[in-house]
Amino acid sequence: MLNKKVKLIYNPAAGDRTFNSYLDQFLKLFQAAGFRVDIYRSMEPGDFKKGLENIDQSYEAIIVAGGDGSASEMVDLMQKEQIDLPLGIIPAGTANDFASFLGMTQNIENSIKRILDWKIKEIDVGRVNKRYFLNVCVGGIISQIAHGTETEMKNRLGKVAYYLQGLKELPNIKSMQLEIETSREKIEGEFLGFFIFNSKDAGGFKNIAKLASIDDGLFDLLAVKTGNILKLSTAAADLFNGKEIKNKNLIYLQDNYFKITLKNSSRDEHCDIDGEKGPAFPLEIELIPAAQKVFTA
Ligand SMILES: Nc1ncnc2c1ncn2[C@@H]1O[C@H](COP(=O)(O)OP(=O)(O)OP(=O)(O)O)[C@@H](O)[C@H]1O
Repeated sequence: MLNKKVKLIYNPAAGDRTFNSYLDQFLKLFQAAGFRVDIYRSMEPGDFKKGLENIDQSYEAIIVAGGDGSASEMVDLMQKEQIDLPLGIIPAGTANDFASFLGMTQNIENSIKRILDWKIKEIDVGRVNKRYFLNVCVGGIISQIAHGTETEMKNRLGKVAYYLQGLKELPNIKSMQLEIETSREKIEGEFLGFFIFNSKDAGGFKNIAKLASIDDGLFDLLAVKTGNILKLSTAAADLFNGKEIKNKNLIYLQDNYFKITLKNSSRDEHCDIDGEKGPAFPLEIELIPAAQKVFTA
């Protein structure tokens, strides 16, 4: 008897747009495990909310198929509407940083099976101004690169597109005068940008924020001060290779609160959250501990 119920919400435009070819497999595996599946196809950007309209306690879980943007939007909605159900993330996007961090492989069938193993973990989520996020909040050059990467190009080339776009943007790096306030200190200076990590992975790179943990009640901030680009690239390469950071222009801090203000600038500067455009400065970034239940491998 199908006496348990799950909701599947999928983004048909994520990644290489092939998730729809796994729908039959999804139904087969979930029905065999005793679940009735209620499916919602997101019709356009911003449509996930409709998929959650009839959610109540009769559901056991919500499963989203899409990339980091889809997972992030779903967490934002679930937090705002106080839907206390576990969220499964099927990596049907391009980078899928967060799903792979949770142990979901790029293989969709395996990820469906991992969710059916029903291993649930409570993780921290971030909130920047009014927007909740899962993985990372980025400001400065790095977000200029992410926003500049055309969707079509990202879909065709995947992660390589980020790097190509990054190379193209290098001569146009605009630094920004920032005040970074934590719960303990205030730093002011000229920065190229910053990352605030909740988990260890971002932008398709593994283990950038080595100390970050998804359930330690802390964010990890990596801020890049304006400096010699060559030295910074070497330091960044070390960082991406998991080596220790030895550059005075790279700042690494852990805290559960950051306020980041753009000084002396009339630029309409936005941050980037989980790979999508986020709120405008000033940014007030808070960590909400153990706020979201997710399926892990
Ligand atoms: N039917 C749809 N058509 C087009 N865009 C959609 C649709 N449904 C949702 N979206 C939008 O797609 C964006 C998210 O894409 P998502 O991040 O999931 O995939 P991706 O960019 O391929 O993967 P990743 O972020 O992992 O690289 C969101 O902005 C969301 O609003």
